[in-house]
Amino acid sequence: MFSLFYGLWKYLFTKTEFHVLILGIDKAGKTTLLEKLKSVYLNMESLPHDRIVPTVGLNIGRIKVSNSKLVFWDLGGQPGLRSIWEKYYEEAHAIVFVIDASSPLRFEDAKSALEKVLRHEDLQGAPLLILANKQDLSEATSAEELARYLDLKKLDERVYMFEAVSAYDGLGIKESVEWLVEVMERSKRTETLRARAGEAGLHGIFKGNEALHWKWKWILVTG
Ligand SMILES: Nc1nc2c(ncn2[C@@H]2O[C@H](COP(=O)(O)OP(=O)(O)OP(=O)(O)O)[C@@H](O)[C@H]2O)c(=O)[nH]1
Ligand SMILES: [Mg+2]
Repeated sequence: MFSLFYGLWKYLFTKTEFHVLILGIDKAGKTTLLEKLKSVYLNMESLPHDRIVPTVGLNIGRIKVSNSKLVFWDLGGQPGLRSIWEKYYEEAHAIVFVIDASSPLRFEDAKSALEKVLRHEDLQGAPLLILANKQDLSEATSAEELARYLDLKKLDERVYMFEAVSAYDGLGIKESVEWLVEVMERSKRTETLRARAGEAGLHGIFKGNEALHWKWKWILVTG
């Protein structure tokens, strides 16, 4: 009985955990950015830059911003690893797409990778934050110029923003996170994911107790 009420209490009152997927082609600076996020929001030392190796698996970072919990998933961007990205789409509340703004020769690759992401139906309605990274370098392209270059056609109704950042010195990091929290809190996609998680949660609570399941359904229906 205790576990039933604990389960219900958790379902009704636990704060949403937002899942943010960090994507982008290899060497864009995703893992360095994740390290910077952790150092800014958890007050911890980042890994030294030269200790960050190309990502093969998944790096996870959890932070709390005011009343929200954010879980960042950072995946590898090498061509052979990009097919793994879509395994995470269904559960993602938002996408952060990181671009090395100092490497124009790689913009075309970044653009086609991003367009492929945006075409995927599992990401429908997911807010998109495009980061023009490495702004600490003098040759870096500005966020506005990058937006012009990418000239994305598949944005449709999607909520999106371009932001100039540096994963080295932290430029634009707080603005990016604040924007993400704001849009995820009021996005329709969050509502959909919440409803889906709620159904799964209730199903888990009542699993194996058919009588209680129907009783609870009856309470929900009749108020
Ligand atoms: N100057 C500068 N260099 C950066 C910045 N962010 C990342 N780098 C460098 O860019 C290179 C790639 O960084 P990573 O964080 O490993 O890139 P990644 O996108 O995670 O790469 P994959 O894991 O292979 O997909 C490293 O040499 C970093 O030190 C930045 O803001 N400024
Ligand atoms: Mg990485």
